[in-house]
Amino acid sequence: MTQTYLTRIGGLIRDARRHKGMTQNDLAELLATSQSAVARIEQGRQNLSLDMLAKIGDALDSEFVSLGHSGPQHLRIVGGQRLSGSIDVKTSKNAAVALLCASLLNRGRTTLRNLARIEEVNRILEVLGSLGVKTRWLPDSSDLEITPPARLDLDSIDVAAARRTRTVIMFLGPLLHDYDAFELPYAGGCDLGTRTVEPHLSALRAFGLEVTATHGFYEARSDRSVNPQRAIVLTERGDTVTENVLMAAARYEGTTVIRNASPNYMVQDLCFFLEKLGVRIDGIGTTTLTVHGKGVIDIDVEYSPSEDPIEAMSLLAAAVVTDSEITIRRVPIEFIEIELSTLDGMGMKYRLSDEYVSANGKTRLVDLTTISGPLKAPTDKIHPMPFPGLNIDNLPFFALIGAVAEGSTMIHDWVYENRAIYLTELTKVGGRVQLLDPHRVIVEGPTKWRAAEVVCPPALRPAVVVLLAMLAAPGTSVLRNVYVINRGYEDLAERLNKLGATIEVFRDI
Ligand SMILES: CC(=O)N[C@H]1[C@@H](OP(=O)(O)OP(=O)(O)OC[C@H]2O[C@@H](n3ccc(=O)[nH]c3=O)[C@H](O)[C@@H]2O)O[C@H](CO)[C@@H](O)[C@@H]1O
Ligand SMILES: C=C(OP(=O)(O)O)C(=O)O
Repeated sequence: MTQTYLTRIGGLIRDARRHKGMTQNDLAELLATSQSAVARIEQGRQNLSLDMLAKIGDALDSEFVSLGHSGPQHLRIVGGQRLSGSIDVKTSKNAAVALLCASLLNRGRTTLRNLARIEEVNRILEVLGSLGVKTRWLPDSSDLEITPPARLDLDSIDVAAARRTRTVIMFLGPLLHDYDAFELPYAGGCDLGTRTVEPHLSALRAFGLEVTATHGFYEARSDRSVNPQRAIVLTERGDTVTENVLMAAARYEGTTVIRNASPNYMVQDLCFFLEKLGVRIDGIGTTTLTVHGKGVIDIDVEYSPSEDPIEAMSLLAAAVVTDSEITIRRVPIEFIEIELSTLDGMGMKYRLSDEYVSANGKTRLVDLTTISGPLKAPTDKIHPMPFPGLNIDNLPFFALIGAVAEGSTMIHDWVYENRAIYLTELTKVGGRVQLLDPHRVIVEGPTKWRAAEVVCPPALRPAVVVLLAMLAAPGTSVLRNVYVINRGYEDLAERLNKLGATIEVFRDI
């Protein structure tokens, strides 16, 4: 950070503190630092990490953090270094978004412990705030307290924030219980090509929800006299569609059977949370869920979502591409077993600790230590499947790992229209990636990575894949517009730096 920038930030922090009627000592206490450190910050004499800036923003409840919106965020990466040490996997984006939506089912206060502090969550908090839901991060933690109002102010929905996530579609399930007619903006999110909402709409029809799509909004009408008459059979085994139906079933005072349900990690987390709300669910972790709902849910509850298997895979890929030995702690092993089996076939070596249990009391975790060594391309193509298959979101990491392995790796992303295309971005850093058709790429390895300046592709996992390749590329690379990465990863650059990477976060100001 330049001196002028630090001085400007310091001045803003001082003004915000005074505005709140706080002394430097008061602020120091909230930041767990000293009064003299606060004085240095305010005078622009102290380098500030993004983490510290975020903490100060929280403590002062202040708009000055909107400085962060002054320009897109970029990363400067000095690559070619090995990583070492240990890193904890954080809780998942996908459980976080489901749980935030599910908190709308509860009239009481919901506390979500150790929630991922990522941009996707921030957008949903903006949407919830615009509806009148009170949310606050508890001091010195990533615990979020959520208190809904008696009635949501649906007319005031923050449309801009809602359009930046796909999650808004998951408001349908919770809202249909209490609102006869409402509008939600079209779901957005990563640009992965068209993603259908039809399975959501047809499944929720069983609860009397009719949705028409008009001028950028879903217009929903709910007839609460309509209840599921038979098992709801999902046309695809999707994660968010299963969650939407679970949330509809949670407050239907009868029994709902959901078939072809996704048993994936985020769905399991949602089920465990619903159980805490008093909803009984049989078949958790299978493709048939039987839900015994409750008409009214009014309970103060807390829940700790589980660790993110996709982040675990990302860190594993970071170790492979930099040929490093690191320990990845808190890996939700059940949700990454097929990935590990595939890596076994490629000759990867690693050690696993004994299993222990996540804070949700259910999910099995291990610590995984990577062992460096050569890899060979897999014999067969790598393709994803709904759980328990190789996770759809983990597929892009196999393009990176394939680029390190000796031979040709075929990646078949049958799921998303656009995602395989973004994997060709790896060619900018020296990858030999050939697009066979919109769904298939062939990656030739091993790769001599080279530093480059790249703008993030508009998709989370392919963007992370480019970042990780840059870690391996000797020299200085620049990755521009990393919002898409921050959508799903908390402080990724800082955390990789703790493993020995050299990544600087900077902005255009
Ligand atoms: C917030 C969240 O939890 N997001 C995850 C969720 O999104 P989400 O549940 O929204 O995924 P979608 O419903 O968009 O499904 C992804 C794509 O897979 C296709 N499809 C899916 C299942 C199936 O049995 N057949 C089929 O064809 C869909 O048509 C779609 O094109 O699941 C995706 C697929 O695991 C993940 O990439 C997302 O990270
Ligand atoms: C595609 C993804 O997520 P989302 O459903 O949030 O777009 C992802 O996590 O890679």
